[in-house]
Amino acid sequence: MTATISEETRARDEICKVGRSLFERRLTMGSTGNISMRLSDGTLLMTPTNASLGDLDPARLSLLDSDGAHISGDKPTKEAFLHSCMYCERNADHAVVHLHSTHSVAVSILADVDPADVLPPLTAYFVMRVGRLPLIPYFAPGDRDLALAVKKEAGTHHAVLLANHGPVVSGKTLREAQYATEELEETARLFLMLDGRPIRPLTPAQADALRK
Ligand SMILES: O=C(CO)COP(=O)(O)O
Ligand SMILES: [Zn+2]
Repeated sequence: MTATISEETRARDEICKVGRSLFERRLTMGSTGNISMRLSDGTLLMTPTNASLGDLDPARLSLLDSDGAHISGDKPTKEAFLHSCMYCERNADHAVVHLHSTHSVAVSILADVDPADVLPPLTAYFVMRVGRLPLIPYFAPGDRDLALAVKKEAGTHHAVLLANHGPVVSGKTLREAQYATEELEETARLFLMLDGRPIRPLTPAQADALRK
């Protein structure tokens, strides 16, 4: 199937609109973060490297084929292979968001978290939108080994946290990936706010009931 022009045009507009919204609410700063969408023909539309999510030009987004080769537009994000690895493991997903959202980054630096599941189930929405959140060991941004470490978790998790870096979240739609990334950031903020106080997260039974 070939992606229709209107599908690609709509996706270009949506990436720019969501990027601006995230940037204006300070969910990523400077030229950090990247967004991609997988179109129905398997091609990947991605934000260019060193672009600000607040100021994207729909005509300059990078288009890659399903093998990750650059077809058109500006040079793609240095995390292009990481986005491809997410899609490779997650057939039903069509969007990936990566941000340097401050509270999520702060949690990714804490020494004493469980790397298999970084945040406790503080709220129902965290469990519903994010679920279990593994910590990916530190690799430099754009490192192939970072993408391969994400690939290992992506089959069973749509949200991961890169150590000393930030979240990567996929969704069936860009809206879904966006909302899950925002839920992760707010939960990270709550977690830091509650530091040092006794907390009462959801019980395993309460959390499991939401996962059904
Ligand atoms: O967040 C980033 C790297 O992890 C930003 O990189 P790009 O500007 O190449 O998208
Ligand atoms: Zn990054």
